[in-house]
Amino acid sequence: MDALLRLTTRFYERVPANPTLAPVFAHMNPQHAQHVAAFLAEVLGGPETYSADHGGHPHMIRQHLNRHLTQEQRRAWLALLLDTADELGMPDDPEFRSALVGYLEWGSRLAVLNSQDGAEVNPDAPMPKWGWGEVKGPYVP
Ligand code: HEM
Repeated sequence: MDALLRLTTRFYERVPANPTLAPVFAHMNPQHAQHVAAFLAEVLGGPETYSADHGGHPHMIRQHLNRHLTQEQRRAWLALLLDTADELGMPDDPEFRSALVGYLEWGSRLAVLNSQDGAEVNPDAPMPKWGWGEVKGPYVP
């Protein structure tokens, strides 16, 4: 959780200098970095705080409704997040990074889909759980 909070905090510090992302997050809730870190931690197998205290997956999906996010914004979001992970020297073992990229690629596409007209929220949607990379541990060739 601490590492993911460092990641999201630094990410949202960098957002205002990014011309594609700055307008998207111009009116962000001050707790946003904390909430996104809690969400990512739970998906990646950490504490289930987001489900317990912040409304779980349906609540997260609702935050994206009617925002009309674009693929350009999604790509900028993903690129800045991965760049920030490198900047902070987060673990770069293939297993962790493939799990991180895999979930972020999936989740950010879901965010775009759920931000378009007509998207509906399933109030019973479970929290997705992301495995630690397809190889499931250090890969020894
Ligand atoms: C894996 C992908 C994503 C995850 C896990 C995620 C997670 C979240 C969460 C947990 C919230 C609610 C924060 C809260 O409860 O206060 C949220 C809100 C939001 N998300 Fe996402 N998000 C993702 C992708 C994206 C993308 C790609 C964009 C735009 C490029 C985006 C834009 C926003 C915006 C604008 C809000 C509302 C911010 C606010 O007013 O506080 N999200 N997101």
